[in-house]
Amino acid sequence: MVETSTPGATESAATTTRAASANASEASQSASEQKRRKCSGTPLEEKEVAQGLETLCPSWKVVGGNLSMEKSFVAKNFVKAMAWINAAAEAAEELNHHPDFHLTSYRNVKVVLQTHSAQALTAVDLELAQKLDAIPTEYSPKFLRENPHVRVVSAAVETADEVA
Ligand SMILES: C[C@H](O)[C@H](O)[C@H]1CNC2=NC(N)=NC(=O)C2=N1
Repeated sequence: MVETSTPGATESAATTTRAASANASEASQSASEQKRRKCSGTPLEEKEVAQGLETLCPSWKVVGGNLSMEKSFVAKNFVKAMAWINAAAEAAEELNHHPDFHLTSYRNVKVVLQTHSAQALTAVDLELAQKLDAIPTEYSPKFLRENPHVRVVSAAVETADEVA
């Protein structure tokens, strides 16, 4: 049987493939560009940070002259502390925005946020802080007594869990 191919068919198929792969690489470039832009956001003014903090757990405080923010808590035990840190790591990875974690005396957790590429606080720090506040944990009873506000945050999360 004589093979017949329409003249130019292979060329147009190759062009289509090239165009498709160009679009795909453009799409992936813009996605990683978006990620990079998100992480290298514009430094927030002090009043913007203050406004952002109003929507967050009161444990957050700005340190280093508006250049980073941190919150600390005492978990019930080492396993609860590590579980929280690992859940926080998942949230950070999803945003491609990574805090500094400090775990001392087996259950004292401190998380520090800053946008390294901007050497300042940016919107993505506030976004991640909000997600970290939503991660439930069990606190040391003494810490809860001294910081009843965290119960409200965790209670809100528990309620949400109950409803969901
Ligand atoms: C290449 C990668 O997207 C960047 O290095 C991300 C990774 N995680 C990050 N995390 C934080 N906190 N700040 C950044 O600027 C940052 N940049």
